[in-house]
Amino acid sequence: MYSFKEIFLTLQGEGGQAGRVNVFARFAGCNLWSGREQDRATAACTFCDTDFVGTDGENGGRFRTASETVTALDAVWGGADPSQKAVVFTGGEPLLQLDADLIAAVKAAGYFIAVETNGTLKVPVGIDWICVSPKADNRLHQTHGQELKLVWPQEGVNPAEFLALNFERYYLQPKDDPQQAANTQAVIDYCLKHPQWRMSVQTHKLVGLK
Ligand SMILES: C[S@@+](CC[C@H](N)C(=O)[O-])C[C@H]1O[C@@H](n2cnc3c(N)ncnc32)[C@H](O)[C@@H]1O
Ligand SMILES: Nc1nc2[nH]cc(C(=O)O)c2c(=O)[nH]1
Ligand code: SF4
Ligand SMILES: [Mg+2]
Repeated sequence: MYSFKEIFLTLQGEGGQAGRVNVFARFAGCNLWSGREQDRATAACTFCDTDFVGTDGENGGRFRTASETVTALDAVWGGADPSQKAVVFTGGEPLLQLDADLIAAVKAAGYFIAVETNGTLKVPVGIDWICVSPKADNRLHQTHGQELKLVWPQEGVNPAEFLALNFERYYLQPKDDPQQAANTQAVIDYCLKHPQWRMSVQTHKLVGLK
């Protein structure tokens, strides 16, 4: 059984695949926050910009099998060129539910598979694009991938400590909160002085995409 908050078609807004059309499959639930506002201040991750509670979003639901899930993804992809099929598994925390069965079925249906994860759980084999976004002092178990995308600034986190890991690219993404303008300036200043880091702007929010 796989539980999704929502499944929708949009352009990837963030990181090294920004601009690419993808089915976004947002799993319900996260291991670092209940999703309830009253728990936010005491959660292991406190700045989440996403509602991942329940299955009541656009095309959300509980799918009994991997094959039912693929049918739902294909319905959202629609009739566009199937050779370009691409899906981002996000959440919530996708690695609580994404398993070998679902990866195999989605791959067999022709998708390029990306995940957005907080890195506290290992990514199963078969993923084409791994984006790890570390959260404060939560221990990272996924230490390699295509990109590490750190939301910045985060109290007590020094970006330099991640450069020893095995990622192809390193991004700082301004934290979207009431101090967003200052956060964006902090990212710009950091990237100007530390060239291994690139800025990731949440472009979907700028142009009114989901
Ligand atoms: C909602 S999370 C879901 C995937 C996974 N749980 C994770 O944290 O990577 C998707 C992406 O949004 C980023 N994100 C969450 N809240 C944000 C915020 N307030 N500002 C900027 N990026 C944020 C996360 O760091 C992650 O890269
Ligand atoms: N357009 C768009 N791009 C995204 N990249 C990562 C997202 C996420 O919430 O995981 C996201 C999202 O929610 N929307
Ligand atoms: S780990 Fe990801 S989904 Fe979970 S609360 Fe943090 S940003 Fe949101
Ligand atoms: Mg998002």
